[in-house]
Amino acid sequence: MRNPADMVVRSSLEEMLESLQRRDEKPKDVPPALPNRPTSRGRLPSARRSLPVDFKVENAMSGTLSWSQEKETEETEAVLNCGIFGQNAKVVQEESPYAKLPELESYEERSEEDDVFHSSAALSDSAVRFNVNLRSGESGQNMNFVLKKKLRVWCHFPDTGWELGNVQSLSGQLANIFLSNGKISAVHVERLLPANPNILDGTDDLIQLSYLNEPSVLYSLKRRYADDMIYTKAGPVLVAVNPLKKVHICGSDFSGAYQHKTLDGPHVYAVADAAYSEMMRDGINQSVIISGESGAGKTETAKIAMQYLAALGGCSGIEQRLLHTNPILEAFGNAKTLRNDNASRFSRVVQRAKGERSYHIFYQLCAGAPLVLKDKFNLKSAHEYEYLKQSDCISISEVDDAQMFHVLMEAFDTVRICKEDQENAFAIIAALLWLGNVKFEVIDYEKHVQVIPDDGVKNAAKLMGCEVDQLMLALSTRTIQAGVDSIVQRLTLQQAMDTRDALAKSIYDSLFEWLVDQINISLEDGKRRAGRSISILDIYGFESFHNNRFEQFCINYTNERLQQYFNRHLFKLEQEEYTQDGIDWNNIDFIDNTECLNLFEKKPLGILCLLDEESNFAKATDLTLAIKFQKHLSSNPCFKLGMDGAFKILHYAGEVVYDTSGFLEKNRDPLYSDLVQLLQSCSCQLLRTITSHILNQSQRSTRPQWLNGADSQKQSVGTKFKAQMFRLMQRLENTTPHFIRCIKPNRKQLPGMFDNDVVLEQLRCCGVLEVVKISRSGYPTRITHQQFAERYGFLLLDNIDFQDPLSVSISILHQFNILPQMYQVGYTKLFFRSGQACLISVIY
Ligand SMILES: Nc1ncnc2c1ncn2[C@@H]1O[C@H](COP(=O)(O)OP(=O)(O)OP(=O)(O)O)[C@@H](O)[C@H]1O
Repeated sequence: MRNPADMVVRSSLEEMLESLQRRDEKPKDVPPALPNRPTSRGRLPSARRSLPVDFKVENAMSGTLSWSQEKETEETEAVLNCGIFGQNAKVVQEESPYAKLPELESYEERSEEDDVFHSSAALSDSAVRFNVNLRSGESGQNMNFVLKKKLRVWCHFPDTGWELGNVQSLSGQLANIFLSNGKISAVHVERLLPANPNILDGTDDLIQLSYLNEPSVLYSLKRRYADDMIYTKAGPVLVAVNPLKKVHICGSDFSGAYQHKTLDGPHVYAVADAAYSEMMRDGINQSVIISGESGAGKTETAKIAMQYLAALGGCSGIEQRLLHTNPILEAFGNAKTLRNDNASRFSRVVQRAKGERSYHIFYQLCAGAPLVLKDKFNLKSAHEYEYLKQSDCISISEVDDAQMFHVLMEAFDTVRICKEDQENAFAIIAALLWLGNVKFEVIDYEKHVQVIPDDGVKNAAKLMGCEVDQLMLALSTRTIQAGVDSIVQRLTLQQAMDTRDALAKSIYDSLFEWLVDQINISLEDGKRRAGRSISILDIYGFESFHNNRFEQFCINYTNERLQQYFNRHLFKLEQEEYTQDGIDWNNIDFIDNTECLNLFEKKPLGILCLLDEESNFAKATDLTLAIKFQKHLSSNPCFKLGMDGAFKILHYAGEVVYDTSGFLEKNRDPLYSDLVQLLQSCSCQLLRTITSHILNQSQRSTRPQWLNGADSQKQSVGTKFKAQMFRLMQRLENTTPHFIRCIKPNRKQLPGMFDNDVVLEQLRCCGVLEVVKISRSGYPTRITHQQFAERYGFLLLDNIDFQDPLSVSISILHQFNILPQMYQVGYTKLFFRSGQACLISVIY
């Protein structure tokens, strides 16, 4: 979908490329046409910072700089030594998932002294929250030009938002605008922004827009969306607007066309293809990072990317297995929420909001299990289970749970999970359903309870493979160690219900982890063969409900971390690299969410630490937690105390009010040793296998005195979650990222409805305009002088044997009359404008 007009525009770089192609035996692909770009930002090699006199590119490459300017040497050495370009010494000292840590386990087991060191470094970091006015993208000069030439403009009306019109006349500060609805309106010039010429309507890369402002970006996406063109490039990011209906842009015809390069327009296939090509070319692991709000289309996008990669591999054996992991992961990891019928979710086995469902597998099993299994598990319909019926939502419209169960069984077979394990996994799911039906009765004045010996506990015990009496005892009492003696204490009703629910959650978590392990084992073959990987990250999306609890807190923390990763790669590292290599560059501001992350992660006074601290007090309540937050966090601009123990966090994607009730209990999530022992004595082999790690943790655990007996988990849920987040970020850091930003077109989940405000809010939150600005004026293609000289040096007529790589590079650029606005010369690298990537592809 290349613009034919552009194909005749050729740069001298392309001409040089052509001479290389003639030299190469096998000609490479025709280079893409250069995009239009403003010439005003073209520069000659920077005069702002001169190259150090004794600077040697070779030395820089090996990490031992000989540099006379001491300060710069320190910074650059830190950068080169840590292996992550753009990371300066200050960043390394913070507690950061990007700092190179020897082993992940060592992060989790780091001593408190280490933590203090990290937190003090974090405290010294003066994170700045930039306020970006996205409307300020245009210069006054542009506007004057548009007014003078009576061109198309965007007019902002307080009630209706942006409307398109043509300037008719100007009188003082008022412009008469002929609006697209046929009316003429007098509008103050301050409420006008230049609109792009018709020819750019529906452009497939926002970088092409002559005028980059909010209404223009919105209009482009909307135009395309109306024609079912849901993908648009925003420089290096693919924007995907959820169609909420079937659109015919996927399937084998399309994927084949992308593989054979007969189609090259923006598409998830193009992103997956780029990841694959770069992996093969550079030998570096890649990642496709898919982000967006809940219901924005991340999971569907991830599936499309996986389908493409599977098709590249020929769709046999390992690829088939890869595709069949989806129904398994979705059955056990997805659930219906208020925003999305198939949301990837965080633990919700025992509790959820009205109108939402638990994980699909519970309903699928009840609806679709064959009779023999139904008999064996004594399975009833989903309506009969407390864990399922509590939220008044059993079915999803247009979803056949029974049929999905059959799809799941097929997937299990393809992924090679043996029949015995399959049946045992279903037995565990049934056991959890029965566990939810376990009831208690109060037996004394102190409200102690015993388990009612009905179907609930009997079926649960049978399916777990333990004695009914043992399970009843473990759910209603707790053994406390007092020196050498042990005392058995009866639980109160609340304690007993929490114990039952904690058991159900632990078993489900363990089962899910085990399934993921089985899938990884099944895919291991492919990994061993290739030695390289493409990770596709689809994570639960940002949520803001009327009532937000610990689950939303964890989900939104994850999204905040992911946003930081996005910012870091697309804004921070990119711009730092320009500055550190000494090229001329005016920084582009972006909304930095460091302050919000500090609010979560800072030690010792971030939310997660304070929550852990309070979780260790026996007498702590939701109210004491709220008071503690208020005392320590009120100076953070992202934190506000709400009413009745609630608190607000100003996230990058908007303000969310959290209800502290249940935070302490969910963070502790204790599994008492009686239950751990019970699990290990069960005759169900799979149950013993999947929960063995709980016993191992329990043996290493040190818990506060008052939680004596509740020693199964070394870390709180929040802290474990944070460690997982850091582990994920570290993994991603070792890949070349490709970003896809999913956008929800409206909040009603309706197809064909493009709500400007809803879309704009998401574009603002993720900084799409800034990404486009950076790519339009930035230098996405870069190559070291060394590599450039080695590759192209032969083209020079002079003898270059005794010249340094920098001089050779510059001579090549001059000999081929490369336009100065197309590149800048840095200390160690050449930086090329977008559209010059073809050159690099030939070099590697
Ligand atoms: N490319 C697409 N084509 C058709 N429908 C889509 C597409 N992408 C998303 N949808 C629709 O939108 C719904 C929500 O998408 P999806 O589950 O991928 O969202 P998500 O961003 O992963 O949400 P969460 O963060 O809650 O898991 C899907 O169930 C589907 O109906």
